[in-house]
Amino acid sequence: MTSSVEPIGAGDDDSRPDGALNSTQFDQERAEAAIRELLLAAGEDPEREGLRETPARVARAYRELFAGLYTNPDDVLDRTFDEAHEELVLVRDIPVYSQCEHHLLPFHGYAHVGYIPNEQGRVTGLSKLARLVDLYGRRPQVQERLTSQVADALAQRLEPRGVIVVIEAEHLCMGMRGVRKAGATTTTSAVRGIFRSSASSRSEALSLIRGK
Ligand SMILES: Nc1nc2c(ncn2[C@@H]2O[C@H](COP(=O)(O)OP(=O)(O)OP(=O)(O)O)[C@@H](O)[C@H]2O)c(=O)[nH]1
Ligand SMILES: [Zn+2]
Repeated sequence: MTSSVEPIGAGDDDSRPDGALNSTQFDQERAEAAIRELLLAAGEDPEREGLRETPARVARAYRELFAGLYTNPDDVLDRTFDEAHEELVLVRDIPVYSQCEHHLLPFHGYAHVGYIPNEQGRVTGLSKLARLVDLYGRRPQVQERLTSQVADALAQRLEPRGVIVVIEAEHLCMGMRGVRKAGATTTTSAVRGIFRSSASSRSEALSLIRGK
């Protein structure tokens, strides 16, 4: 890949905020009351044995599923180091679980995250790329925003020459209800820096993502 492109990073026209962190913590009590109301709305008896613990259980589950609302991406990418490597770093097939903000139903699949370090060779631990996907996935989301947020977080903190993020996912709101097209998958991509300006860099990364 060529090396004549300036590093990208904070201040880029296409950089977007990470999404404000919630200042409060998850309100377990309120979530429990809401789940109880939902059961009542469905005509269920929240006092019957099988459901008695359900509001508390579901609230705990959502606290976990929305944990990314309370986690700062700076804490994930707190450690970067310089390594003499100016070529592509790509982590493929990172499992991603999130939930669409329209129906609060899961979407899940795989994320592929790659970047080309800047001239200082600023890199981060490979696991941090997966942690970023996890963090942004654990919020009410749309797949497009999830994809961009991962790309922008890396662009801002590593100031790399380029970032590419591809997510392939199946949305249960399209499978188990509504249009009922189980198995349909959605692919989204976000490219920054050299991957946006150079078609050959982009297609090289995309073929590595596809495993060719
Ligand atoms: N662009 C985008 N759309 C999504 C995502 N997750 C769910 N959706 C869509 O959000 C849309 C919400 O559409 P609405 O018409 O408001 O809701 P709805 O009546 O439940 O829609 P149907 O799912 O078509 O029954 C649906 O088309 C979903 O497929 C996502 O990550 N990105
Ligand atoms: Zn949905």
